[in-house]
Amino acid sequence: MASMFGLINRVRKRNRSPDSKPVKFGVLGAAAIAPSALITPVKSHPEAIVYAVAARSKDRATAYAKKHGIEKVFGGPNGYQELIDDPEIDAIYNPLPNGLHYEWTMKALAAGKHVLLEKPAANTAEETRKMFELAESKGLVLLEAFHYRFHPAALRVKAIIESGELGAVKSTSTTLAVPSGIIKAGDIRFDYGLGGGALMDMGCYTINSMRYFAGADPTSVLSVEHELQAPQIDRRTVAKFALPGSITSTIVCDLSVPPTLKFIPAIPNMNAHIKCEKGEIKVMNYIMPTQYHSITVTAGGKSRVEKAYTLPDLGEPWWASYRYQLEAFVNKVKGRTPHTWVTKEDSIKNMEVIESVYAKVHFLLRFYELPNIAAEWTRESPEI
Ligand SMILES: NC(=O)C1=CN([C@@H]2O[C@H](COP(=O)(O)OP(=O)(O)OC[C@H]3O[C@@H](n4cnc5c(N)ncnc54)[C@H](OP(=O)(O)O)[C@@H]3O)[C@@H](O)[C@H]2O)C=CC1
Ligand SMILES: O=C1OC[C@@H](O)[C@H](O)[C@H]1O
Repeated sequence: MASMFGLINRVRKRNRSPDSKPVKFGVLGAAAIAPSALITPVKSHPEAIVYAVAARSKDRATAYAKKHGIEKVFGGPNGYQELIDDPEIDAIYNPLPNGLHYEWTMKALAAGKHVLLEKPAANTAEETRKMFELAESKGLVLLEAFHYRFHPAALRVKAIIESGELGAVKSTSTTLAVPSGIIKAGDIRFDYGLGGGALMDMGCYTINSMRYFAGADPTSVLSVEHELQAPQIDRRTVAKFALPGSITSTIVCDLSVPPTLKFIPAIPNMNAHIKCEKGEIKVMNYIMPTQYHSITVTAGGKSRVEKAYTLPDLGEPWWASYRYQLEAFVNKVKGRTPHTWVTKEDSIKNMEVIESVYAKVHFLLRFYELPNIAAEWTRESPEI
């Protein structure tokens, strides 16, 4: 019955006459994430359309377009650029492998398109800075798609922390770890050349949420532990940070948690734990809160459990984090104030922290040329 109401609601919203011309999106690549992150959310947004898709193979693009009801198709070696150059398109969704984010976002911005860019923004902080500078210089919207930040659950956790009810934050722990077998061999996440690795993929969320919940950025990387999937590819990374105000934070990211006793499958862990002076908050599933989440607040020996699926004046209980994110993105493109945002500075800082963790561990070094690896292994934490 609930799903019937949801359907009616979606159809009603779809038919509502838009107050302005819809934002027309073009999607770069027939990516697995695009249906969840954009194609489905657009269906309930009266001011957004997924108009075109490009894939390296035209057949693949055609099949994808047919499956998802997308009007226009581009394919072949120039397909991505042709999509970007299509004058009908207002905004590009970039869910290419991480290592291609920078190149194609720069091309899209150069062509005058707004960009919804998948996380992590790029390979490096420098690339991230350049993308945002270009966007700013052209008056275009660029957003790194940290979708969880747009969902009421994350906003509620932040509000509890900022209310002062629990006092100052003392430590945070943010985890994103999935059982082995979900991410298959050959996946872009295990490919160094495409910007793979646990810290880049899941770790970028754990670092982002650490910074968001702590309300501060790390001053140093205290330690890094890792397990490698392949040379230069971390399957698992655990890092500890010092933050201002004597806050200590731990992040854990794992692309393939082995089964317990070699046969009991691991349980996905998407939890955050924020300890404060006068209490603590445990968040179950801060990343995909639409499916299920709980916010357990403990103070003075008492606990309460909260859930947050809507905002006072925005959203429906079935809205995914991606749908809230789309709402904000479209509002920004339309010159309206979004309910929240992930800023340029936030995205650049997130990449700086990712870089600082890789830089701490010599053989995970990404994009650095080091004259003396042994010295690097023992060097002081880089200043962030
Ligand atoms: N926001 C979220 O919740 C999530 C975000 N992501 C992010 O989205 C991005 C894509 O992830 P995902 O959809 O899982 O990945 P996929 O592998 O499904 O999609 C990547 C797309 O990149 C294109 N591509 C272009 N060049 C290459 C290349 N050399 N090798 C491989 N693919 C190439 C392919 O397009 P083509 O069709 O043209 O061949 C493919 O469709 C990543 O940045 C990831 O971090 C991923 C999952 C969840
Ligand atoms: O963005 C993501 O979120 C969910 C994860 O399972 C996935 O690997 C990652 O790319």
